[in-house]
Amino acid sequence: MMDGFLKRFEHVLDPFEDQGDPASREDGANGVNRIGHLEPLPDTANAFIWHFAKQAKWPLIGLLVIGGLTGLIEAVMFTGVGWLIDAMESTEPSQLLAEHFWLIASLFFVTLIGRALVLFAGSVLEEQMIAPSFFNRIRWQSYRRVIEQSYTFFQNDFAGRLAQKVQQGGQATGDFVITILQTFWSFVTFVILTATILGAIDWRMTAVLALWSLGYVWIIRNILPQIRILGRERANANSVWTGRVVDSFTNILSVKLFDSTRKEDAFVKNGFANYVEAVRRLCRALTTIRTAIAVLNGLMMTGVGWVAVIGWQAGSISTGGVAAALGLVLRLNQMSGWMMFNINGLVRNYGTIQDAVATISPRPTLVDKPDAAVLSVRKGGVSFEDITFHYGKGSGIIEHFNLTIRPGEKVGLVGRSGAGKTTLVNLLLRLYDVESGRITIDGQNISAVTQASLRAAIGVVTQDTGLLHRSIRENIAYGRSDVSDAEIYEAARRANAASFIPTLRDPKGNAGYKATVGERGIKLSGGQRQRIAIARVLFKDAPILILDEATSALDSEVEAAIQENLNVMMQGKTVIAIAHRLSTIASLDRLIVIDEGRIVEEGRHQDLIGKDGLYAQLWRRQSGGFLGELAAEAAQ
Ligand SMILES: Nc1ncnc2c1ncn2[C@@H]1O[C@H](COP(=O)(O)OP(=O)(O)OP(=O)(O)O)[C@@H](O)[C@H]1O
Repeated sequence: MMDGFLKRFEHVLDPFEDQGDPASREDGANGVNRIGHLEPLPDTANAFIWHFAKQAKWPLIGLLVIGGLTGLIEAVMFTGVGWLIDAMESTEPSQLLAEHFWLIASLFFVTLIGRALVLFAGSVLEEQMIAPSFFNRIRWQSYRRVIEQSYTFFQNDFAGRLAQKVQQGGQATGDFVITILQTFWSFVTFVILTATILGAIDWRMTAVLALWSLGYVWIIRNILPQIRILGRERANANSVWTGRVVDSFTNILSVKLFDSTRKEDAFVKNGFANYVEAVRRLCRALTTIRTAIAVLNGLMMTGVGWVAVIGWQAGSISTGGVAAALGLVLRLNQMSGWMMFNINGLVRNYGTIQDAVATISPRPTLVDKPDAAVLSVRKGGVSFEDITFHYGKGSGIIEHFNLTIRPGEKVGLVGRSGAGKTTLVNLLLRLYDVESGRITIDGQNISAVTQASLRAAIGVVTQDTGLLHRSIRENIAYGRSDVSDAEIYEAARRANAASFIPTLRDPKGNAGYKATVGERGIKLSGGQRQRIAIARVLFKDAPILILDEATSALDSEVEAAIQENLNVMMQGKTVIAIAHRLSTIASLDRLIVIDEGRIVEEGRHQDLIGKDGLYAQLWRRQSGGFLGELAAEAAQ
């Protein structure tokens, strides 16, 4: 029953709310999916916190009210104890209830019902309304912006680090807001009320409290920052030694082959020793701050106690007043240590938000135009028109490159390693924007159409296609939803993968097409992975095909078996193939020989052999094998 009741509050905030849901990125029935049109998230920590706080305005205002009430109830309870003692002192025991009914009833109500209600409301606000929805809304909105970033963005960072920023950004922002509105605010309310109540008993007590507050602020401003610095040093030392361990574990084969475990031990121990030293420094500072607070609180309690006793002796303070004052300061003593811990958490969370914002908030650099149309491929003609591109380096790579590929033509890109072949196909896929010139497909500039429609029109098999940590079936059908088993089997058969897939079994016992691939799943050989990638592209059936070393990981037998299916797959499509093993592309309609980002020769295989240029040199060096270093030297 309680569960059902609490569930009602979970829907106050929708964790998946954003500027439109993912479906609304699509522009109605024609399904235009435009990248880069989500409002970026604010790029400073304050604005980021505020941006999300506004989205949860009412629950957070509720939290503020509850935070204040929590402080108030604490103060009322201690003051009530004072009133009760005074009432007891001045009344016959048998008359206590009759004479002080309202006082006792009120204390009873506040302690039993009011306090429980406030705590319950606070819990519901925090645990049901805010924690699951608010935290995760921040993560969801962050994730959606990060995934829209360019390929370069992901190449320049660690995937794990990016995921961590999305995860931690939500956690830190949520924790920060809750700590400020609930914990910090209830503490401040309690301190203000205590100061007021003590002032009503004896102004000197308030003076003691004021001095205590100054001391507390001094500690926060002077000692706490050192803790922060030492905490960061400890975190850095921690990542150094764990980084060393991860490096050794990742490269375990090298460690084992070179029998370097002892050396690794020493290397890791050295990092670990630095970490231990950093922990010790931090712990010394923690003891210092805890002692400082203990002394300060001791002074505050004895100060207020002293005033209470002399006031009582002088008759200006009642016994109940003494009890209330001592109760309040004892509680304050308890709260202040806990508050210091929270303030430290606040500062740490703020730093985490600053880090997360730097990763999450930059605008994506490669976006669709607001009016980007859907690419319409009628024939599949591709044209590189005077393009220049240097990976932002100023010069080199691709300079004023021109190439027109007729619809349905099959061209091979040939050249030494580093000549710029992969760069050209990446530009066609718009993984990077050209610096000048333009690339068109059937006359449409690829930068004027949506990236989604561009990439939907191109099937790519690369040397090392990454498979997602999902089932084989999901990997083959990746990007499509309504697919039948029969279609999947057919694609696998044509990619020559149907023979090995049924024999697979992952550690969880899933077999065949249901087996999971990836780090914790089954391990496939390079050739097996490549065949899955080919099945995926066969399945996609796009009008333009890019084969970048698509069969390099296969043995000649499997390659020959697939080649037939590849030839069938290539029918009616425009194909750009890259291969170092020239025999695999020699039969294509036209070979384009590239050197230092320029076309140096082009034509059919026989013509190029006849020309006795770079291609002929590369071909001679091959002797049926790969183009190696020798070929590169020979070609210079
Ligand atoms: N992300 C990148 N940032 C900067 N420079 C890059 C990047 N990727 C490639 N390059 C540089 O661009 C040049 C062309 O590389 P590219 O990968 O296009 O060559 P390639 O002809 O495909 O070579 P290979 O046959 O070895 O795959 C190389 O000099 C390479 O160092």
